[in-house]
Amino acid sequence: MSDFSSLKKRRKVKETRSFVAAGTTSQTGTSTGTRDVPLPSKLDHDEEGEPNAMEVDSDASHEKSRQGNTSAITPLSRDGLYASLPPTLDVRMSTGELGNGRGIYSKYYRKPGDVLLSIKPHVAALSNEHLEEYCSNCCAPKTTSLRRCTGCKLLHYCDSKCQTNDWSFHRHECLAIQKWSASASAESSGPAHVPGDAIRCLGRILWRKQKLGHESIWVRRFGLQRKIHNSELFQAREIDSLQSHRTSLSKDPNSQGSQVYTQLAHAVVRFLGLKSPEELAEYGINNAAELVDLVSRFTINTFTISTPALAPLGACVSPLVALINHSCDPNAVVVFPRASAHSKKEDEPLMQVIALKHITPDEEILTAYIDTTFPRENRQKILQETYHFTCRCHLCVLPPNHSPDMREAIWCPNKCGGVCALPTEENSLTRCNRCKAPVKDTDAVLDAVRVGQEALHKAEALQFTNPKKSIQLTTKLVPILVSVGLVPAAYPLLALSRLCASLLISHLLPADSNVEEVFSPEIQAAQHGTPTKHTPEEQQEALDDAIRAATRASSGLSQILTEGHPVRGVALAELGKLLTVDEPHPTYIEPPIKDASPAGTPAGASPSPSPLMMHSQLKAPPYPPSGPPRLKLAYETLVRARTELMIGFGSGKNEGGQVGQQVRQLAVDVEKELMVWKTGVKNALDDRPKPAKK
Ligand SMILES: C[S@@+](CC[C@H](N)C(=O)[O-])C[C@H]1O[C@@H](n2cnc3c(N)ncnc32)[C@H](O)[C@@H]1O
Repeated sequence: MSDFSSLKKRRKVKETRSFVAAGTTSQTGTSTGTRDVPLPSKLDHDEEGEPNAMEVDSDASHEKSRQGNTSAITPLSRDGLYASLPPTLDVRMSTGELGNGRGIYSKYYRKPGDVLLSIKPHVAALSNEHLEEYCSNCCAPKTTSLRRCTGCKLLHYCDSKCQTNDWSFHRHECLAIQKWSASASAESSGPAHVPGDAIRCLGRILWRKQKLGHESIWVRRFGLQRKIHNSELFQAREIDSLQSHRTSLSKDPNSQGSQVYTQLAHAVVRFLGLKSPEELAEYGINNAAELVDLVSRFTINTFTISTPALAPLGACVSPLVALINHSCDPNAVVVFPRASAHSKKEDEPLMQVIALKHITPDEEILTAYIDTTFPRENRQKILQETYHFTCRCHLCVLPPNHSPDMREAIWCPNKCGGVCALPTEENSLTRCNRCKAPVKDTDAVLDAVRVGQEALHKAEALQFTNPKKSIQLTTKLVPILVSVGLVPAAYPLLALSRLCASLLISHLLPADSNVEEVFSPEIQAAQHGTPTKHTPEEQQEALDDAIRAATRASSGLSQILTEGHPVRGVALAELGKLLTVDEPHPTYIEPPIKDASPAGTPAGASPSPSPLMMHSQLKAPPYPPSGPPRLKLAYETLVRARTELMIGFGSGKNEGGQVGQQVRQLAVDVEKELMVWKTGVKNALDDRPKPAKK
């Protein structure tokens, strides 16, 4: 149940893997394609006896040719960085007009839920707000207490083993943090007292570079095999092998992106305590351009470490996983499932790439770098600004006469079950894809979408400082967007519904009943001040509102994300858990037993209608249901959640990760409760006075 505590944190998810938020990067950046990617020489291939590139007859390259893609796909030698790839995967280089540089390809057929790659990130840093709650070595959450570093008094660890394991990094970092904090205190307008996670992560990368130097295991592998050149040594160091987009930025040094890079570069130099740029040489950085390169590599190739329930915790770098290219409709996903049966504590945080779809031999593994619930234009903008490329996946390059993408759709005005593309300012003409009925009042739709977008931005900005206002905005706008016909997955309805659901859950009124037990102290602490006592009816209303919002969010996600996507699985798990919360004021009344007069009802008189009975006379049943039907719905939702989590967080030993395992246990408990209820009803029926025999 404690996973609810992660909801508030999850609202902070940028869902882009990048450190630099989309809005803070260059507005003008253009893709540099694959110019910066170091290509292993032909000699390497021959020496290693790898198959000749052009002999590979991959389905993936056929697929690209069918689409008119002129790219050629060449396997790369499994040397250096690539040597640690499992034998089931390959690194290949896709060049040409539509090439996307190096990428990871599957050599075999894989099914949804298969773990494709498990790896501990090279470096990781928790974000500032999590330093006291999570171990800085293994990223485990605090259970009882964590040990604080006596030097910097900032980082915390599970135990002395975790502290020792992190010491090779923290040795340098500890002093740097102390110096940073001291100088920040001295300068009133100076930097924040604690360096951010991006700065600490970059610091760790540089200390690692300094330590490994020419001793990098990959360098030694190269060195043993043949005489090496300095340039190869440089390439062999993991971080240097990552893609950089420095040249795109340098085209416009005044762009916001360039400025962010420059600021980060300055902050890192300050963090390392360097006096002159020459001192960077011992970290393998010889000039300013190389420093910007490092920052660019970091920005493009960084992952967000998340809890098993997808709440963001910090940043990490894994050069191998960073080789995976992007698609807005990915066939794989990167997660940190903390599947206890599978992972050892010393391997945590264990980063896993999991198949979301069936993957055929020679197919490229593709993950999403950004939140794919956004519409095409927003996705393209973020990808261009942060990653400097134009996505050409099938969602970005829709074929002519395609059916509308549910991210940008409204229901048919004739309610035939079909959908129409969301009208735009440029093209307000839109028809149902099924019955061809035109949408008449497109202005009302356009206005609602515009107001919805504004409210979303405001609600996002206010969610931590003024959550009540944020709840008001989201709850007000959702029905407006629904009334003009937006489908649950459409933008901004889905984004508002998700935000609304997470805010309502975080601010559920603590009830006298077990709501208090279900929601963690963090959730309760999120409510400012002493909670006012609310009536059971108000508590029930708040719980039901949260369930309705979570249902809307979950159905929107199901319209656009692949079955088994972890975001879908976690949303369903949250809904299932909410449905299991004891109702503070249930509206359920036992349905009357047909052949017996209800107690206290005079024979012949009709009983006063119960809320349930009143509702049952209406067409749509009340939602959420109350009493045992609610418990039954909770059970079904948890079972569905478990099926999806078994894909998104890995099947087999992973068992759907930590959340999948918790959901399974909850489903078992609910099933038992349902059995008790059924037995109770059966006993009550058996105990009824039997009608006298005639
Ligand atoms: C994390 S790296 C992925 C590995 C990269 N291809 C390489 O060779 O190192 C991200 C960069 O790869 C390229 N990339 C990733 N996905 C792409 C796509 N779908 N289309 C074009 N370029 C892509 C972009 O240059 C992007 O900035």
